Amino acid sequence: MTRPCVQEKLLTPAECQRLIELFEASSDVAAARLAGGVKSSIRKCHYLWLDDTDKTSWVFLKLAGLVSEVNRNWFQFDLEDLREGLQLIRYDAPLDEQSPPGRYGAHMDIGTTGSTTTRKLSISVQLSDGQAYEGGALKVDDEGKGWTAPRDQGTAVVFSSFLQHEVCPVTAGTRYALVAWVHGPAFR
Ligand SMILES: O=C(O)CCC(=O)C(=O)O
Ligand SMILES: [Fe+2]
Repeated sequence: MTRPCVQEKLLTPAECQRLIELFEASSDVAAARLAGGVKSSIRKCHYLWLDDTDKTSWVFLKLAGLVSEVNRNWFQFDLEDLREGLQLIRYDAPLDEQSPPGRYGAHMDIGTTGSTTTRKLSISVQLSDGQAYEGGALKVDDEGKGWTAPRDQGTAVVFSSFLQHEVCPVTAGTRYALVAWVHGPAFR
């Protein structure tokens, strides 16, 4: 089964807020304008890598539980671990007419270099309240049709890393997401 899978309420609103606060309190947030991947695409966002530490182990545990459940019931892929850590992302609406909106153009998460080559499952958790922003939909290719992820805060979507997907331009407010990739031996 390679269609996207939805897990509602993976995180509580308080847990989402905790991650947003961690992001805002960090001095390691980086700005992205371009990303690689199989197709290089426009990526306008700010992101922060999270390692598994005393402060973050709770969210790694939640994701590990999610992965084992959806993989048993849905994907049945040969998987190993979350290897790269987790990423918190913030997409902002444009500040003025000249500035570009936060977005991530159509791409696949499996790449040809470095750690992206072994990505098998992609996870995205909506950290923002769906009313807190406009635009910003996560769309995943599902057998040639566009599938739009639910916007509910705390909802996780899991999809094969070889599916093309995009984050539409954010036209108002701010969207935060938590993303992670599960790695494993090459598809064969
Ligand atoms: O923001 C999201 O929900 C997905 C981000 C994404 O596709 C990525 O970081 O590869
Ligand atoms: Fe992606």
